[in-house]
Amino acid sequence: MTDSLAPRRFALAILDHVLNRHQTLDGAVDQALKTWPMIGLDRSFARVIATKALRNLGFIDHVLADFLTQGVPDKCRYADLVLRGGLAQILFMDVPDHAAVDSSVRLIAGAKHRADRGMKPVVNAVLRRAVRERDSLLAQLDANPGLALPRWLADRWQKAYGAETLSDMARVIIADPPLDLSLRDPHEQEALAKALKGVCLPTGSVRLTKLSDVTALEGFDEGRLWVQDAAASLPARLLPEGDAIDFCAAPGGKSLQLAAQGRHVIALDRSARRLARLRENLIRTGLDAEIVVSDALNWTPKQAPKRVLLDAPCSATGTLRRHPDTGWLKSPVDVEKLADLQSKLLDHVAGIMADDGVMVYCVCSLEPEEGEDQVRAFLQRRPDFERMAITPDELPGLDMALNKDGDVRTLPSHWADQGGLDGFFIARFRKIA
Ligand SMILES: C[S@@+](CC[C@H](N)C(=O)[O-])C[C@H]1O[C@@H](n2cnc3c(N)ncnc32)[C@H](O)[C@@H]1O
Repeated sequence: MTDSLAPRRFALAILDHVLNRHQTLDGAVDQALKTWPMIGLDRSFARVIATKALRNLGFIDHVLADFLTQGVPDKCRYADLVLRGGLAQILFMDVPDHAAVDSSVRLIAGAKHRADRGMKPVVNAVLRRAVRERDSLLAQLDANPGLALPRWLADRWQKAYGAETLSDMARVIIADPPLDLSLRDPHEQEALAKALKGVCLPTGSVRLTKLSDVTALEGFDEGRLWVQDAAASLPARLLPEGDAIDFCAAPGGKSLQLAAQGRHVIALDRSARRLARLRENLIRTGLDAEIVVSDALNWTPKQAPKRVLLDAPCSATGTLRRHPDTGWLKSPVDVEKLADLQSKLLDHVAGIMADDGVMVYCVCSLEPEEGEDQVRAFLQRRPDFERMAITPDELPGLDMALNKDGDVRTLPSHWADQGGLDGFFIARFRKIA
């Protein structure tokens, strides 16, 4: 690293774009790059600070509220960012304490606005106190990891899953997630796991706990693997064999799986930009799929489909550990709007399917409105569909994810001792002839 302030300043710019300008973490990095070109280790370090801050923001703000009973004045937006970034380094990163404190003090001393500059003694005092009290603060978080989460999600999950499961889920969500790989040829699982020093998961993925640049992995250039959380790889495994339409396909992990199973696949999505990533992956893996850019709600295939995957747009709260910005950008209103879109998509797809056709519906959401409630309402609206219960033998090692109706509800706390899982809901239906 060159100048120790530069990556930290960049990290605060990322946080500013996410928290104050409502941009995604990736979008925020792109925006920050427009002001400060940043490459290599500096850029990775900045991204880690921003990611750790977002992943633990609920707890960081809890500490700030405790240390500063009057709070940070509204006009001191930069001081707020400096404090949050500094606490992330002190509490959640392996950064020397003096470097975290001194750099934060230097950043606030050089702030553009006078009010922020006036916060220099406060920043200094708060961060020094956090260094002194780190052990007791981390013990507090360990006893109640849900404190790190956005309040609205913690409240909802406590209601849906109970206080104990909320804590178990939060513990996984605030940890660094593993990297899961799906394989073009399932027979290669053991050999690739050995070569990559990973572990074989019972559902077919290879899991790496030591994070690395995926493009540098053995087998990547030859297209033998792609990144996909183990939970995200389940829906495509649950669709009976035959040609398939993937209705919300981009960026395409599930279409790749379906194509690798030897099916003819139509991969449809309304986003041409996101489908471009599927095109790249098809070229890299040597797999084939017919790509259609269209709004699913306005598209009808020439022949009524018999096999359909509907991985509907959703709040994505099940992927919070990989996308810690999600919980701070979305709200219950988004869940409501997305649940409405999901029911429209379900109805449209149900309306064009062939008799005896099978649909797998899934969402990477932990919200019952997008999963259990959605499916209950669908089956009430559409008596011409019946649930095709998913069975334990289809989900090796994941009996705990099967609910009494035969739907799948994965939680981040499943396989917690191996790094957890993204939260998914999956149901399967058959159109009754
Ligand atoms: C959960 S993501 C799909 C992930 C994908 N199945 C995979 O495995 O990589 C949802 C997708 O739905 C697409 N989408 C949202 N509304 C749509 C619509 N009305 N018609 C078609 N695609 C839509 C989004 O562009 C997004 O790519």
